[in-house]
Amino acid sequence: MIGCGSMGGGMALLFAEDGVNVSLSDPAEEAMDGIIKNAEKAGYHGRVGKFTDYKELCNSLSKPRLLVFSLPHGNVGDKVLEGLTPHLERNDIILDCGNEHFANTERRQEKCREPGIRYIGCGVSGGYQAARAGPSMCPGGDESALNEVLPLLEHVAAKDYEGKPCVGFIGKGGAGHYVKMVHNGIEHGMMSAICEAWGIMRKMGMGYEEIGNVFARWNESGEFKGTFLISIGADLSHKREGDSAPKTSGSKEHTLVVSEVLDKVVQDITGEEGTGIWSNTEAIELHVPAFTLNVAHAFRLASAYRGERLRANKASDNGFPPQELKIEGKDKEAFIEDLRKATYAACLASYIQGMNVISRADQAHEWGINYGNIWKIWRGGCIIKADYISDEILAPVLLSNPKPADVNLLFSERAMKDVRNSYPALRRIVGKVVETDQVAPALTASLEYFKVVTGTDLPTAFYEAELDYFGSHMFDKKGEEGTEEPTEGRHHFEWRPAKSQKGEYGKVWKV
Ligand SMILES: NC(=O)C1=CN([C@@H]2O[C@H](COP(=O)(O)OP(=O)(O)OC[C@H]3O[C@@H](n4cnc5c(N)ncnc54)[C@H](OP(=O)(O)O)[C@@H]3O)[C@@H](O)[C@H]2O)C=CC1
Ligand SMILES: O=C(CO)[C@H](O)[C@H](O)COP(=O)(O)O
Repeated sequence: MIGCGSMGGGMALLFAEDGVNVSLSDPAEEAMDGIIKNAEKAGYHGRVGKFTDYKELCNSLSKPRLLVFSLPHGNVGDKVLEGLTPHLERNDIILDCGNEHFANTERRQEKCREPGIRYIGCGVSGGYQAARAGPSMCPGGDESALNEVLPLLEHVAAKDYEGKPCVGFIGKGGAGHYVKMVHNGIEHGMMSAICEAWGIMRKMGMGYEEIGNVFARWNESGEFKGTFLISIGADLSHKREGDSAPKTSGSKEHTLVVSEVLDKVVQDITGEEGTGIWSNTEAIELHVPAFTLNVAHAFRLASAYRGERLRANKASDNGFPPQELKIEGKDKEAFIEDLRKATYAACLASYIQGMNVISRADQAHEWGINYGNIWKIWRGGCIIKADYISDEILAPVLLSNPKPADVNLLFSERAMKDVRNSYPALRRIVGKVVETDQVAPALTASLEYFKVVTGTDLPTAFYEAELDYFGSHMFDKKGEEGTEEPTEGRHHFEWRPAKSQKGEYGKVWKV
C-alpha cells in the first residue's frame, strides 16, 4: 500500500483482514506505525509491515506483485512510479486507487507498456469508513490484469443489498478513473441540492434534529429510498460533541456538531481534490449541458471565499438574506413533500448529466465502457448510492447493454416519468425560493435544465439572430429539413451591412 492516509490506511487493514500480507510505504512513519498497531489490535498478527526503501518493499511482495496506490493526485504518483519502476518486473500490477485525472492514468499506462507493468486506474468510493469496511471500486485499463486481481477485489469490495460485490471492469485506458471522477460530479450535484433543502428547512424554523428526522423518513421509502447522502444527513444531524469521540476544541459538551460547522467548502481551491473541477471541465469540453453539476460547483466555489462574501455583503448593504418561511400545519407537511420531490428532481438531473458526460467521453475515447458494471459498482458502498434510482432509473437503461449514444436518460420514458412527476413540486419550490430569497442554486438550475433540454421553442432563436447580426455566424430556419444536428446554419442575413465611417460599403455578401 503506497500512501497510508485515511483511505490507504483503511484499505491496508481491509486487505489484512482478508488474509493478505500488506507492505506499507508512506513518508510518515508514524502513519505506518499506527496502521500496524491497529492491525495487531484487530488480530491480524504479523500481516502488515512497513518499508522506507522501494527495493525492500518490492522484494517483500510475491510475484506478480500488486502495488496499490492511495496517493494525492498529480506529480506524487509520477514520482512514486518513477521510483518503483526499476524494482518492478513484467506483469507486476499497479492498482491506482486514488482520485487521479484520467489523462495522467493513460499517460502512466503508456509509460508502463515498455517495462510490461500493468497499470489499472481504479477509483474507489465511500470515504474512509468504506475504505475500512469495503469500498465501491471502479477499475479500468488492462482487462487481463484486472481479471487477475478481481477475485481479491470482489472479496473486499462493498456488497450491494443482494450481497453482490460492487466492483467490475469498467473499460479500457483511463475509463475507471473517468467514471469515478464523474461519480464525484454527480455527488456534488446531489450534495448541493440536499444542503439547499436543509437550508430551506432551517429558514422554516426547523431544528437540526427535526430536519434529521425528515431526512431519515425520506431515506425509508419513495424516491430517496436507500440514498447514502440522505442517510448520513439524517445521522449527522443528531451528533453531539462528546457523544462518541472527544469533543472538538473550543466546543461545549453536548452541542450539536452540525450547528457549529461554517459554510465553506474549500477543497477545490486547496487542491486537495480535483474531481469536481475535472468533471465540470469535461462536461464543458465535451459540450454536455450539465446545468446542475456546473452550478453546484460554482456554488461551492463561492462558498469557499468567505472573506470576499463578507466584503460583498458590506458593499451591498447586507446582501440579500433569505427571509423566514412561516409555513405551519398541513401546509408545512405539503411544503416538505414538495421539497423532497424537488430535491429528488435535482439528484436525478445530476445522474442524467453525469451519465451523459460518461457516454460522450466513451464515444470520444472508445473505451468500450461496460454500463452494466457502472450500475453494479454504484449499487453499494459509494457516496452516490441510491437504491431507488439504481433499481428504477438506472437498471432499465444500463443493464440493456446499451450503445453509448443510447445511455441518455432523457430518452428513457421511465426516467422522464419521474421528472414529470416531480417537476410541479420543483417549480413550486423554486417559486418560493425566488419570492423569499432562499439559497438554492442547484434546485433552480435543475428546473431550468429540464425546461431547456426538453424544450422545442427556445429563446436561443434570438441569440442565434444576434450572433449572425454581429458575427455572420449563420443560422438555420424553422421548417427546414436536416436541422437536428449541431452543425453550422445555412443562412446569413445582412442585418446591417458593414460600412466605413465615410459610408463606404465593406464586404459584399452572397445571400
Ligand atoms: N478521503 C476520501 O474520502 C477519499 C479519497 N480518495 C482519494 O484517495 C487518495 C488518498 O486520499 P486520502 O487517504 O483521503 O488522502 P491522505 O492525504 O489522507 O493520504 C495520502 C497519503 O499519501 C501519502 N504520500 C504522499 N506522498 C507519498 C509518497 N511519495 N509515497 C507514499 N505515500 C505518499 C501522504 O503522506 P503525507 O501526508 O505525509 O504527505 C498521505 O499519508 C486521494 O487520491 C483521494 O482523492 C478517494 C475516495 C475517497
Ligand atoms: O472521492 C471522494 C468521494 O467519492 C472523496 O470523499 C473526496 O474527498 C470528495 O472530494 P470532492 O468533493 O472534492 O470530490
